[in-house]
Amino acid sequence: MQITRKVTDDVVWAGCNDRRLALFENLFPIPRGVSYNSYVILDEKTVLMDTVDSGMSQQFLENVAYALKGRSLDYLIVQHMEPDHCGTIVDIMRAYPQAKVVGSVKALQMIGQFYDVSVFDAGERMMAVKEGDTLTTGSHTLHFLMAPMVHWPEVMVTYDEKDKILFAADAFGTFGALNGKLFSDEVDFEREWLPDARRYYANIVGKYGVQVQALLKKAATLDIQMICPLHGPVWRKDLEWFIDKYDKWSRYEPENKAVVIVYGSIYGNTENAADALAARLTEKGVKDIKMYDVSRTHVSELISEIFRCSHVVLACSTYNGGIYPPMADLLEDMKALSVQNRTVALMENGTWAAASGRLITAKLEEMKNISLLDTKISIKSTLQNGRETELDAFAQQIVEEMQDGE
Ligand SMILES: Cc1cc2nc3c(=O)[nH]c(=O)nc-3n(C[C@H](O)[C@H](O)[C@H](O)COP(=O)(O)O)c2cc1C
Repeated sequence: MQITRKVTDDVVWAGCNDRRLALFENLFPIPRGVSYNSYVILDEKTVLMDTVDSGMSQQFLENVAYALKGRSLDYLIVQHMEPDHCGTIVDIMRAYPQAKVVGSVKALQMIGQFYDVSVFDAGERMMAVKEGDTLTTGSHTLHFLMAPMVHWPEVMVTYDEKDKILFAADAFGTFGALNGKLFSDEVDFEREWLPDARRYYANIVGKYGVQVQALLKKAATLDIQMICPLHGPVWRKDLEWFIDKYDKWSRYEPENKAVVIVYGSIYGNTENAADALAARLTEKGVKDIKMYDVSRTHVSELISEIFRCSHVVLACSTYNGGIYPPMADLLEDMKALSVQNRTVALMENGTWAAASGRLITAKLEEMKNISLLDTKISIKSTLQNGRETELDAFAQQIVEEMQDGE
């Protein structure tokens, strides 16, 4: 059975929902699944905006054929060459022998790297476009805007002048399968989707804040009434709200005045100290506090929370003279994803020679604009009764830091 949704009078969603994939990019858990969005434009000429993962080819071909209402396909626009979007290019080119592929020079090169393009007579059927080029299909004129490194080098986005749609490639995408609901205003996005949208952004696009800012500047010159991303809901209402999130994330600005406490604890004593700190912070009026066990929480969740929160507490045991390994992994990821502009407080533990505080400090110094609290809590095995005043002063310093920016 075909599954399509009408986007506008001329545009149809013909993508697929993948609820079987456990790890996106073989890396990120996606318990809510993911959608691969693809859109058919019905005009004098017909257009398909991107394809889907090869695992969904049967459903996809059925959706596209239905959306085309028996017509043939004139253009396949390839905005992004990651296989979750280009996995069905060859099937489409075989099914629609007169279709031409449109993409950036780099995207067209990549098609040949991934697939045997001889099966669809590559040279004749490929059309390279560059920044500012347009394609008129009848009443629609499509403008191509290059968006390199959002989040691959070949990426472009497409603006449809008639329906004022930004086809945004992986920008504005999110994990999560669409359960019949295509538009963000058909779901409670902030409650049900925002955590996964943030996790998607921070972990997949997070490193490329500068490039996202460049794309946002280009987008600001256009009259955009709808955003059609390659994953997750389509935006036709409250676009500014979501664009503002992207703006914040790509400037590495925290979304919330909040404390995220990530603890790495082998036997529970460092966790106990982190818990005691959380209680003090709550007593001092901090409302938004989240605690995560670094050993049990996927690093993508931690990165997402660090993108959200203004203040980060890292509480960590020393392990064989080093940083407890999952905490070391988190720090590597923070650096790789260019985490910036955060205030960090440290709690370290060591039974004979605590080193985690010093080593974590060195890692944080490799990142940009991380302001480290000048005091840290150093624990010998367990936080003993009698250190309440010190813990209280530590909590107070975090609270004052939080009030500073207000
Ligand atoms: C395998 C292993 C290696 C450790 N290495 C060190 C170390 O190099 N230096 C140190 O001071 N403590 C070391 N510890 C002790 C821990 O840092 C920590 O003090 C202890 O586990 C209590 O805290 P926890 O209950 O939060 O794990 C080690 C513990 C384990 C299990």
